[in-house]
Amino acid sequence: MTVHYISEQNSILNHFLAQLRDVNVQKDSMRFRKNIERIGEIMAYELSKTLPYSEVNVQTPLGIKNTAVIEDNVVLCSILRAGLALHTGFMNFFDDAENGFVSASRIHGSMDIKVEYQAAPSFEGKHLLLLDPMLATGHSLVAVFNKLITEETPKEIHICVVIATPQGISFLEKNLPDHCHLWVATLDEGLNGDNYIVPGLGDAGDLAYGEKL
Ligand SMILES: O=P(O)(O)OC[C@H]1O[C@H](OP(=O)(O)OP(=O)(O)O)[C@H](O)[C@@H]1O
Ligand SMILES: O=c1cc[nH]c(=O)[nH]1
Ligand SMILES: [Mg+2]
Repeated sequence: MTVHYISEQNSILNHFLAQLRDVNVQKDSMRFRKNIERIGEIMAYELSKTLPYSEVNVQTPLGIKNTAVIEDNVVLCSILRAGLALHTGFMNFFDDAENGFVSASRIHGSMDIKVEYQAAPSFEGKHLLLLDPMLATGHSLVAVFNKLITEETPKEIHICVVIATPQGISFLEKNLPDHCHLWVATLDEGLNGDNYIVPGLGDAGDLAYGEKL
């Protein structure tokens, strides 16, 4: 797996990350969702540099300009719930992308993940971008990957997360194919006893959409 860290150089990304983490700011759920969305836009821009482009002639009012445009074969697929705001950010930039949604939830007291809902297009020969803001143990992403990728062969697979742990990255490296790309906005220290990322930001789904029963 190739891992791409996108916050090594200081940028406005770090400002958005600071607001996501800050207990005095993150309770503003509209700002929380907006910051995840803005990070999605930044990640989409960075990732777009690695996608294939083709030359087209664009007619302007005054002439013709030969320029490169992105090939239209991107599928954005996010993991519910927390992936939704990240999905919006990616969709703001990849406006012609196809879209998929999958649910994943932790089963209390175990490492098992329940993957129930799935609504996704074909991935065959396409660039699949799998989106989830939090990579904690990595079990949700691997469970979703195994449910989604069965018979089809995407051309490339990019997994995009905002906060990752070393344990989560190792788990993906052991359980996903080598040709996957992992995009990480920032790397944290590790996990606490409840498998939450530390220092992390808390529960991304709850902060974005409210507590669930
Ligand atoms: O790497 P893991 O240890 O599997 O944990 C990460 C998962 O946890 C969060 O979802 P959560 O289960 O909280 O669901 P939610 O988005 O509905 O809150 C997050 O969005 C990931 O999907
Ligand atoms: O730290 C974590 C771990 C899993 N899910 C979250 O939302 N936060
Ligand atoms: Mg949650």
